[in-house]
Amino acid sequence: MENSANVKRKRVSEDSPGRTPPSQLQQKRIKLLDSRKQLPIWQRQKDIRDALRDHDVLILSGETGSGKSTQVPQFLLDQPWCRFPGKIAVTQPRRVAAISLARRVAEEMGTPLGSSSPASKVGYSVRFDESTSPSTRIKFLTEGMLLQEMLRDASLRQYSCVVVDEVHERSVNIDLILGFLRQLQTRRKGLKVVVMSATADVGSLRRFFAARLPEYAQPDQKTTSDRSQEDDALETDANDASWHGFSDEDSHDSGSDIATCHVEGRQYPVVTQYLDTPTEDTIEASLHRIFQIHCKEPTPGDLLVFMTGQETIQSLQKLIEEYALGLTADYPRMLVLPLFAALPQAAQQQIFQPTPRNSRKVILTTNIAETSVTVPGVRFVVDTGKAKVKQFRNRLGLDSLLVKQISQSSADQRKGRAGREAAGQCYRLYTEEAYKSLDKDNTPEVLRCDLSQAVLTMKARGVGDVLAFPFLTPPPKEAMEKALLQLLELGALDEHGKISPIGRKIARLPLTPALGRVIIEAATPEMDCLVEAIDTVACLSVEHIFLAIDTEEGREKAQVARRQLLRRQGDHLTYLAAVQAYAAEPSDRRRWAEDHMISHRAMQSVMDVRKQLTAQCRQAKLLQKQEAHPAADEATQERIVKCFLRGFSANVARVCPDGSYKTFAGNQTVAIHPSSVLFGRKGEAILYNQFVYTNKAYARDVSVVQLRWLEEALQ
Ligand SMILES: Nc1ncnc2c1ncn2[C@@H]1O[C@H](COP(=O)(O)OP(=O)(O)OP(=O)(O)O)[C@@H](O)[C@H]1O
Repeated sequence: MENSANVKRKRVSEDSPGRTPPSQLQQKRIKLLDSRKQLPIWQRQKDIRDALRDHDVLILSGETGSGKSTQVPQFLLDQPWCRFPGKIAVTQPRRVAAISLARRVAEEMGTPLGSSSPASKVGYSVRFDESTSPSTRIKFLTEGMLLQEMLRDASLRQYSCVVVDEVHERSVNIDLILGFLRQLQTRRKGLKVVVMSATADVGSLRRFFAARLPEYAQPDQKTTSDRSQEDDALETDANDASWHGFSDEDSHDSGSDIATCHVEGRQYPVVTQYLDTPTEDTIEASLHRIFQIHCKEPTPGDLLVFMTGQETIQSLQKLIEEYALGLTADYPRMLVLPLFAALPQAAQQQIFQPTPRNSRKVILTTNIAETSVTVPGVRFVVDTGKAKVKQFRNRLGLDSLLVKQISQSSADQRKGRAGREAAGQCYRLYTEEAYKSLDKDNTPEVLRCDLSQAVLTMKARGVGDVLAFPFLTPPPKEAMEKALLQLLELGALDEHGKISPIGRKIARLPLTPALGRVIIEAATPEMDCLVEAIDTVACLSVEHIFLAIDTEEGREKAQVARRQLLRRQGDHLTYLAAVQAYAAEPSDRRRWAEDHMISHRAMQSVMDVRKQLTAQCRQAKLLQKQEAHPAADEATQERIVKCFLRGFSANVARVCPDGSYKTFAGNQTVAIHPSSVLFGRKGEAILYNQFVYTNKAYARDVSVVQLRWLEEALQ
């Protein structure tokens, strides 16, 4: 085997013609090589290479921090089987992980990142942001983006290898990818698949990949924008795959195609501490623990605190900042940084900035920093043991967000964030007994979530009989049927269960089927309000644009500041007015946002998403030179709300004689969320985009609708 350092040296000279002295990139690469060599996985690189030389599938388990995500793609790059077509895809559950891993691996390889140079070998692709170059060899991408790529090229012909990282998370997207790869391997010989996780259930993954699927007589599909031809070819793909879940009996494991490898050990130890008695108030307990660590432990040593969501993070941030004012100058400065999915990318990436001297970063995060993320400087983890998860509510027929206890495997991942650069400590804000009583693993999302997006993805990818799709854990039949029905109602499927032209268009948008349907409806000549719908959908896709206010006085102030934007019809048109006014602001947008008590950061994200969606709608020929209607008149406003009704006809509640609202589906009582402009107001019926359950059931992002519109929408 060629010494990898030599290979790298050779590459350096190729990359730097004229024998220029090693650039800064190369110096960094050489420096990082030493720490790479310390990783437990470094010793196993030969085993990993050999395994993939001899097998098509490798199931790799290894403790958090052993070096899986950063090293495995680099070990494989020079392998003969990887020369053509030559690219390695590495999927990640979240954008923050995909981007930070790409940056780290680019540094380790001494190559520029993403699209910054045509010579860059490492790139990434996340929703609304692709950063690659013609020379990209390793691409980190979110699972959703790989599924999107599969719509364009079902055979993934640019890749020699797909690495599916963090499989233990068991999102719907991971399960779909595993099923597709499983099918693809029966007709694209030589495609290598690596499945990785700290806590992977190796046995069931092994059986999954070993179980025999029917061979498909599969014409080689061409990448084409002509979907109908491709559809026909694809329809043959999975239709015949009679798959009914799998068990030991189903497995035909000859052992020849699948290799397994376990990497022992992590780099640094992490001490775990529990509470002696349980606590109810996690914000209070976190605050207490954060200040205890801050006042006791020397710097450097940053803190990573796992919370449930944007609201709890922002409340805690406010409290920490208030209390920190009371500390004397003897203590280090506290730099509080939030991290949650809806935060714009630039703000997310701030957590990776080096901590200034005599300061301590306190990062308040949701579970998005749970896997694959290494935040340099973090030595302490505080874990509340809770996360907000999506859960399908049968009675309502839709997903809602619930705060739930995490699994042991999530708790271990969280703990693992502390020991990545040095020994660390993890404070669990629950008792040891509570930890022992947690579920061992995450419940696969396919068992608890709305499957309409998954089913649409399958249909768009040519799976005729979705009930026969090879799922690692087959979802309940009723959930699949419900999803099919919902897609039928959206017009995404025809009555024979085949994907319709509308469904195909929706599948290509990076949105849920319901939001995608809104866009398609708005593009029709009768509705003619696509530009406005894009603005509104963009607003619904990011963090809340209105700054949270918790005092009566503040609320009154906000009412005045936002008066120009508030629309009596509800939140959708209010968001639209805000986006249009912000976009039209000629000089100082930051100031405009402050004046209107709106988050400038959120509005910047809205602008990004709006730009991307506009480009995608142009590409899909939905948007042709369409201009916004100047200050959307009454008739346009009505049409916009009707478009939302077309996508969300299942999310309607009618007013009852006592003034409360009851959902049509499930007849549940629901209240308008205090953040809505309709809070405290009544209409015949309301449409809502989100159903959240905190101390009671709330509808969020709400507009008033007329019941006769609902009938029209469903005709
Ligand atoms: N951005 C970074 N900055 C500093 N060090 C890093 C960075 N990314 C990775 N590392 C180092 O590389 C080690 C291995 O990281 P890697 O993500 O490859 O591990 P892993 O086995 O995939 O862990 P996990 O299962 O937790 O994702 C880290 O523990 C850390 O020491």
